[in-house]
Amino acid sequence: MVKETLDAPYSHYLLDAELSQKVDHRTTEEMDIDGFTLMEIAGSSAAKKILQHNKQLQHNVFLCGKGNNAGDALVVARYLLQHDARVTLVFISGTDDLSKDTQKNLKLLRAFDKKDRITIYEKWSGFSAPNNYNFIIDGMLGTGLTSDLRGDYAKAVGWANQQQHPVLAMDIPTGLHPDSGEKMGKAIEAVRTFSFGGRKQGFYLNDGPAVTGTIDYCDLPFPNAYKEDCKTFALDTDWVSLPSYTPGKHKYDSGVLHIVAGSEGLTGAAIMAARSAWAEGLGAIIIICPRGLLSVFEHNLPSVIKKPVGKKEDYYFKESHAEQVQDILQEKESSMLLGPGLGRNTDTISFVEQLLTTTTTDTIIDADGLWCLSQLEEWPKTDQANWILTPHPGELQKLIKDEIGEGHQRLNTVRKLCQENNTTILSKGMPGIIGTPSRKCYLTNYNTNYFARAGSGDVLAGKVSAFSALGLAADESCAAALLNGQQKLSSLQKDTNKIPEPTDFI
Ligand SMILES: NC(=O)C1=CN([C@@H]2O[C@H](COP(=O)(O)OP(=O)(O)OC[C@H]3O[C@@H](n4cnc5c(N)ncnc54)[C@H](OP(=O)(O)O)[C@@H]3O)[C@@H](O)[C@H]2O)[C@@H](O)CC1
Ligand SMILES: [K+]
Repeated sequence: MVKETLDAPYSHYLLDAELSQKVDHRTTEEMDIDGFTLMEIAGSSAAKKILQHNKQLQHNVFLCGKGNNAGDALVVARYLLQHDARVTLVFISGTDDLSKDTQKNLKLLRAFDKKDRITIYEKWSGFSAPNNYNFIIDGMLGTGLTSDLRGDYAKAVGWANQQQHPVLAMDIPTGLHPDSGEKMGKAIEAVRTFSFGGRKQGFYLNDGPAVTGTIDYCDLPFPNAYKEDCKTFALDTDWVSLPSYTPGKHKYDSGVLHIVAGSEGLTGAAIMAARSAWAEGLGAIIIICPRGLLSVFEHNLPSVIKKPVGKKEDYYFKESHAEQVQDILQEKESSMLLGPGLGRNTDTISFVEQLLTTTTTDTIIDADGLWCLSQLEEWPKTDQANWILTPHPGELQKLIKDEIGEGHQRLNTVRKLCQENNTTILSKGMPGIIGTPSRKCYLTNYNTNYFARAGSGDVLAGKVSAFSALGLAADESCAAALLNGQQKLSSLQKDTNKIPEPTDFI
């Protein structure tokens, strides 16, 4: 079993609709905390955050459905009313069929209105927006969304998105699927989303990042144990500690990385990966290459040790080189990066198969290494070998020999592939996804599209490999590499408007 060490704090658990409902249900049933109380905590914490940032609220428009999501919005309305703001409520499905707690909150809100400051519309068609107002509060639909937006809900969402006024969403922007992050027909484009009792997985997938705006996590008294089934987590620098550089006594005490790479005309990838790994303070990097390419690496990587295999006229790896490579790997405890610029010769595929069949070294497989793997009937993985695969979406598709689709489907694919093959995968794309053998997945929480440039993959593979060689577990190595990129990106964006280049991430 691959060692896993990432341990997300509960605030970073990403819930899907089923788990949200389950946690809610268990809390009300087993803890005897009723739904009305949970609604009060949810709505009041959102209201306090709104008031904290906006002292001068005069008038707000509340778009309400008929479920508990509307109840949250009505609690917010009560707090804003108490601060002398006017309130316009629009009930898209009328008020006859409101959920019990939402009905109660409407009654309570009315009881607070001593100055006739509430206007209520019982259906969408009669609604006319006030002249001046601050926010649109979206309390139409939350985790109860079951299908594409129907009738007036779609109209209300379309209207809200056309207004200049910012939209604040209760729990989830209406229309965004909490699990997949897909727009169900349409979705509210919020500037802020107040997420109750747990952020939702869909915020980070597909359309999610474009419509949730800033996410405000509002805690609810859900016992942590009820969330234990969660398998998706947000990856953040605030809980993953990046390794700090500690020099060893000897070069071979400070992390050794073997890079098995190169074929004629394809040496650049290995050079980028080696430079990227070297920057993390490894004791030694050893490039294993076909002997014909030795001079290229001698010229470009003076600090790196080279161990050529085969004959002078070999410019790509052949099956016959596998034994020699295996002997070199056994000389030092190390991690191995297999793949950059290997090329796609038939003989190289056999080399990769042969090497992987025999090695027990922790192995990071990237680029052409992944392509070779995708050409094999079965993955030649030994039980003792820890693998990290770092595919971009095209490579992932080749590996599973099927379509992978966007974010949510990709997440499901990665989860399944990791479990079935007892391997760790860093799936590149937006978001970056780390999959582990236990089915746990970690999603990046920043714009990874900046990495979609040629050369970035080599830099990332270099980082993952360096952290693995420094002794981090497979999942931690991937997390550290992705967060290392995030840190470099944010310091670059602070200093300049320049579009980041792959070398900026070294
Ligand atoms: N979980 C928690 O811990 C807590 C949850 N809280 C809050 O409760 C929210 C969940 O509430 P919920 O279950 O009442 O569902 P909700 O989203 O309000 O909507 C249900 C209604 O939507 C309708 N509907 C569905 N699809 C539709 C469509 N496509 N187009 C149009 N209509 C559609 C459906 O109608 P039906 O199909 O039944 O006619 C049904 O009546 C949650 O997100 C959070 O805000 C907090 O108060 C405190 C703690
Ligand atoms: K909502």
